Amino acid sequence: MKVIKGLAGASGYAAGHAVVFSRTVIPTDKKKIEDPEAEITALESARSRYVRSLGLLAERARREHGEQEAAIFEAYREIASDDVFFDEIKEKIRTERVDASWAIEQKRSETESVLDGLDDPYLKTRKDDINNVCREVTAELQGAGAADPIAEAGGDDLIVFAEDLTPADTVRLDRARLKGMVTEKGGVTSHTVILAKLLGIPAIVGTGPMLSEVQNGDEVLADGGSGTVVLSPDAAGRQGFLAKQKKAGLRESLYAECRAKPARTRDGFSVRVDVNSGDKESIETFNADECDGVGLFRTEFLYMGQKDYPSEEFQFEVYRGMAEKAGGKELIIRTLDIGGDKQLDYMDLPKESNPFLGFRAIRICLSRPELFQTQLRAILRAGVYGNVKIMFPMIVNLEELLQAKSQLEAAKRELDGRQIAYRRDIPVGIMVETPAAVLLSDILAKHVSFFSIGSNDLIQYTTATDRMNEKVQYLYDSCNLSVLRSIRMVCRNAHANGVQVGICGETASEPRLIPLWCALGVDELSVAPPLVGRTKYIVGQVSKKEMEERTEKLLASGSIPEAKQELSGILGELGL
Ligand SMILES: C=C(OP(=O)(O)O)C(=O)O
Repeated sequence: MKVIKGLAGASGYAAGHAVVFSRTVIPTDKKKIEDPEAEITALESARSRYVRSLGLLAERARREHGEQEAAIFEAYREIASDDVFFDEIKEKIRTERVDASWAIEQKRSETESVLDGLDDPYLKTRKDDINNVCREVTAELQGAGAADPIAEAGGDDLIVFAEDLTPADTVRLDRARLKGMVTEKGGVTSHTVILAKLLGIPAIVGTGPMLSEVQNGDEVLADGGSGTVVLSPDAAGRQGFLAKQKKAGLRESLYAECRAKPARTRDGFSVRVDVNSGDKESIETFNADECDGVGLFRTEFLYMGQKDYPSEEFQFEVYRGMAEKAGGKELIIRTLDIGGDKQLDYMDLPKESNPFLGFRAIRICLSRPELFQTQLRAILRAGVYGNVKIMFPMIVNLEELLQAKSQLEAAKRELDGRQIAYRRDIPVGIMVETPAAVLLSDILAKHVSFFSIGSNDLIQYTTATDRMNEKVQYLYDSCNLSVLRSIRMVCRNAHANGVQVGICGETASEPRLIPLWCALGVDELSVAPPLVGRTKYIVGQVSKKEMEERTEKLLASGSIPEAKQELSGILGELGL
């Protein structure tokens, strides 16, 4: 029996057999060629096959999962379609009369050195993408592209072990037989993890070197929730694992029973459990009977995958459709939150060295009134068809909020002038996702009807930790007491002013934190749709009164490990 520890990527239990995925080795031996033009033609046709296959994968990801997943392939397609990058490779083939695989490898390694030398975490993360594209174009060139990495393996309970998996690898894997993924590289926000979550299978990533210890066909037990993999387990290990797997299955059915019921703590405090939405798939599968509304409707997808700005009419139809689907339940539409890690070609945004602190979200909207007004009119009009609310992201001072509200008034005047129906008294709220908004929450609360805490960004900005940077993920911690105390401050200031407060970042559904949210009186938790049942179930196990005192103690402790220990103790007491 051998235990491998990695990062908890996607949770879940899987028992099966190992299949080791070893990638086509990029040749390092230089070959002289006679006919550079023929070599270039072969390269170009491999590249265009690869670009085409990425287009198909993007379409499939969009259809089956959504815009966010499709964007992974679009990013690869962008690199593979970069003529400047490939022109330099062709130039090498011509002038040095070397084979295309060698020329690609040279260019790849030059680019890697340049990116390594830059002090820009975003560009550094692009390094992996560039490496993968180069590797896949080479594989295509050598006739090894587009293969399902586990096609040859027998059995239908396969757990794939790899150094790393590209998004394309992940999608090509035979889903019917794939039960789990284990990779040496990658962090908890890697593409592998995102795709594993979508497929509903466990993923353990960032294990460090381990492939040499795994053989095809080895018996494997994988626990994605704890990031643990057991190879060739003994009888006791197998039994313990199967018992845990069974318990998890029973819990799943309890969660499913809670989905359509209101969530209330044991002592009667109600918490709305909404869903996050914002891509085609989540709109299509949205079921208002299984949640209390939409707590975060991301609108970026309407702007992505387009050649130009989406029109008012186009946006209105989407918002209206969702408002109607939500029935009388709330639909909180967040205005465009582009910039940072999300870029759009046609917007011609400047390349920045620090995009998360740069020109993004409300900053862009306030500086481009026409863009903002178009969206505001579409949302106001959709307000006639349901319980629509409007939410501004990335607010850092009162002036921004007042400017955004004055833009909203201007949008109303425009609709009045055009005699188009809209919801005049639409509730206005903000995302609280910056320390500035937290510290000003007593003032901001006087100008809004709700807050929604964007904890994904709030953790990043409070702890000064880039949420995309693997190297500092150990600091990106939802249990950092500065974050938890910030959330307490926001709740207090909201409630003192009669303002509702929700959480729409990933922490909203983090089991160990849900008792804390109840204690702080969070009115609404907005979570990924599959997590509604679990979130409601946990709320139902908590006594708000009992948790209040413990929460105060915990927030006073100052020690993250102590706080975590207390939180997992509480979960244990709740039988979770
Ligand atoms: C929900 C949030 O926003 P984003 O869409 O940036 O994850 C957040 O920051 O918590």
